Amino acid sequence: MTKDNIYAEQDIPGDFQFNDLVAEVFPDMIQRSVPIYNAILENIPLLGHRYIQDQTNVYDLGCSLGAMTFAVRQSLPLKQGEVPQGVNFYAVDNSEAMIQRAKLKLAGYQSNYPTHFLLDNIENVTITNASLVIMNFVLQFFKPAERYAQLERIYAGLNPGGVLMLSEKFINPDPLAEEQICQLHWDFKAKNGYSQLEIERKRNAIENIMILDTLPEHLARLEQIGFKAVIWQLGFNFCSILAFKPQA
Ligand SMILES: Nc1ncnc2c1ncn2[C@@H]1O[C@H](C[S@+](CC[C@H]([NH3+])C(=O)[O-])CC(=O)[O-])[C@@H](O)[C@H]1O
Ligand SMILES: O=C(O)C(=O)Cc1ccccc1
Repeated sequence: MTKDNIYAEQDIPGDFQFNDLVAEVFPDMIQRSVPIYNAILENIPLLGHRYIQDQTNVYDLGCSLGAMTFAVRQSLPLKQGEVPQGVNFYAVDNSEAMIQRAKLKLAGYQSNYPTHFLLDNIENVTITNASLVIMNFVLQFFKPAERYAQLERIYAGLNPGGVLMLSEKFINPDPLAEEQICQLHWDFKAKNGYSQLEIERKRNAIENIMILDTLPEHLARLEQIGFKAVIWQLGFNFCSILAFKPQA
């Protein structure tokens, strides 16, 4: 795994971008930056086994290198039997650098399940006949005014009994609590080998493009759309929510 040194030697002016430089170091960057990332990756196979149904689609929206798609897919064994049949995986990202690398990785694996890596904006992808939709740390990059409509579209594309996994960094409504948890998150990054300068530069690069919601805002919006939501992973200012579309 290539080490993330992007902000170590130099500052990169402008907003953070998911370019070649970032794609190259992404697995290291995300693990060292997002406290719950490994817990999600390790436990996501539990969801696949429980929720993926025969003849349905699985979506990974904002898939980056496809880590979540590969983890779910590999957890459904190659042998026929108790495993779901006729499942198609669609993994979408609008970063060419990410999708190129994901496709290379895909070519190295064998699977019963057709898997399609799509270079596109999530907004352009039709979501239909879905049993599982994964959207990990991506909604935070959408304009706040667009978030409701995207989640509504996912709800409409899910089959009854299907589930959305929505993972996000969130902000706390109380400024003092927010300050404390941010400090702790920066300590977490420092513990993982990032210098104060790297932390500061990255913080500046993402501050204009990641407008965060509070946890109550996330839950209320999902419930308003019709989902039944529960938090299944929480660490520092990062959470992962399972949002169920009830049986009709
Ligand atoms: N509108 C959009 N359309 C398509 N892709 C987008 C859009 N906006 C952002 N992206 C893509 O969303 C990804 C966000 S990273 C997701 C990690 C992954 N889910 C993981 O579980 O490993 C999270 C992070 O780095 O904080 C990037 O690859 C963007 O190109
Ligand atoms: O690095 C951070 O502080 C984050 O909040 C998460 C993150 C991880 C990777 C790209 C952009 C943001």
